[in-house]
Formats: sequence, structure tokens, C-alpha cells
Amino acid sequence: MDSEPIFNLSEHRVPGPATCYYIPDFITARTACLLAALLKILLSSGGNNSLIAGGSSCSLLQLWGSSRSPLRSSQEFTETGGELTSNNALIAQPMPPFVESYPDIIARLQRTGAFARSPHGKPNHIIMNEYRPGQGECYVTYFAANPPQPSDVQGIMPHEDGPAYHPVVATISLQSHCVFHYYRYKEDENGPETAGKSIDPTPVLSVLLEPRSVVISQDDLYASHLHAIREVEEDVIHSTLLEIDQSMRLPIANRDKLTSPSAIQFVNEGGTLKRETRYSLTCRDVQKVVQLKALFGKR
Ligand SMILES: O=C(O)CCC(=O)C(=O)O
Ligand SMILES: [Fe+2]
Repeated sequence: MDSEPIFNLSEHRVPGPATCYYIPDFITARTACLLAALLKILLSSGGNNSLIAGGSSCSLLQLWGSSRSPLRSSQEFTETGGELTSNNALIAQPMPPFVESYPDIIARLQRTGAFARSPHGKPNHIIMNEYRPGQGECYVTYFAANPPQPSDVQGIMPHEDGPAYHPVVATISLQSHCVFHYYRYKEDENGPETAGKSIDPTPVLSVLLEPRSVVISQDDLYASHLHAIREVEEDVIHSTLLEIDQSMRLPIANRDKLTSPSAIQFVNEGGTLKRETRYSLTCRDVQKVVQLKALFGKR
């Protein structure tokens, strides 16, 4: 097991208008290597690898093609912890050992304190994604105002994670960096409901996620913002600003929190940072949980 520090979340606050924490080196290089290798095997075997997934007790396979992401191909997507019902309840399932025992990802996230006020005090649902630059498609629909369109480069369209979860999400990055952008809706359109509102195309916060880091979004950033990963094969910085397109350049909000030499050099000296295949673990606490036997009645 990783024996480990209690994290002081306030030290990791990303400067900006909403509650975001960035913890670099959240998991060790050894743990990251192991996890990425496991996820690669698991995702490329369509989740049907009982050795890794924890035997019949963890039915990753049946979660394939979840109704929450009908557009995403099964090889790029899995969930652990269980599937969500149509009324946003989690059908309880055991977590696989590689998030609970070794490596102890869930315990480590608990030590950040980010889930201290969540209903179960820890994540009970983890989505694993693989993003391959330049191939295929990878996105979720959720509650996005603009439904995602297929694309050749993998990213994730602006979306909200929605009301099924307690408003905290922790995303661990493995193997490659990427840039997470947070957006808000344009104001004064269509009343208070978010659905149907248009998204302000200028991100309010852009955070560079290094491999082995965790980014935690909560409160207002969870509840009233959207997040996305742009579908680019490389990121470009000019004079310390990230190039979004020809007319938009933005600062990297966590530039003072980066630790890897390549990321530090990139943000300070500019240039390009090529994305490699990235694996992510998106960890949340689903508020409502139902046991299968409660759904189907006891025998
Ligand atoms: O994979 C990621 O880094 C983000 C995924 C995400 O936003 C989600 O699953 O809701
Ligand atoms: Fe999301």
C-alpha cells in the first residue's frame, strides 16, 4: 500500500473564480505505471478481464455501453462501483481491488478531505477513460447544452456531470498531460435553467493536468460550470499563454503548481507539448445507492 500524507487541500487551490484544487504527484510513478498498465489491458479487453476487474464480484463487462454515454465506444469507457439507474441511483457493486486495495486510490482521495462532506465520505463511482490523440471519439452527453459531435481527435465536449453526484469530482490523470477547461453559461439567456443555455466560449479557468496529478472541482465549479478537454494532438504556448485558437490565448491557471520539468519548461518558455495516450480515473460519490436485491426483491 502507499503509506501516505494527509493532503492540505487549501495549499492546492488553483487561483481563479471557482473552487478548483490541483495536486501534482498525487500518485507515485510506480503506482501510475501499474494503474495505466491495468487500465490499458482492461479497456482493450472490453472490460472482460476478471483477473484485473476482481473476478465475478466486479461486473465491469455489464457496464459496457452504459446509457450515460451511448456515443462512446465500449473500449474507451468503463465504470466501477456500479451503474446508474434512470433516476440517478447507483446500483451497488464492489469496487475492483486496483482502486480499493492496491493501489488504494479511494483511501488516498479520502485523505484530501475533498469527500469529507459527501454522503458516503468517499467516492463510490469511478469512470475510466482512455483518450488517444488523433483517433476515434470519446465523449459523454450528460447535460451539455450542445450535444457532442463525433470527432477524429479525442477530447470531451463541454458538459456538466449532473445531479446524480455529490458536487465534488476528482480526476486522476495517467501517462499524458492534457488541459482541462472550465466554462460557464452565457448570462441572461433562457432564465435560470441551465439546459438550453449557450456556453460562453472563453474558458473561465484552464488547468494543465500533469500525469499522476489529481484535479478536484467542487461547489460552484461543479454546480454551475461545464468542463471539457479540447480535441487537440498537442498544446501550444506563446509567451506563457495557451493558444486556444487564432484569436484566443489564455493563461494556465495552475502554472505555479506544476512539478514536471517538461510542463514547467512548456509554460515558462513556450512551444508545444504533444499529447500521448491518456488514461483518467474520474471519481465521484453518487448520492443515492440501491442494492440489487432491493430492486428485484429478496428471495
Ligand atoms: O476523463 C477525464 O479527464 C474527464 C472525464 C469527465 O469529465 C467525465 O467523465 O465526466
Ligand atoms: Fe465530466
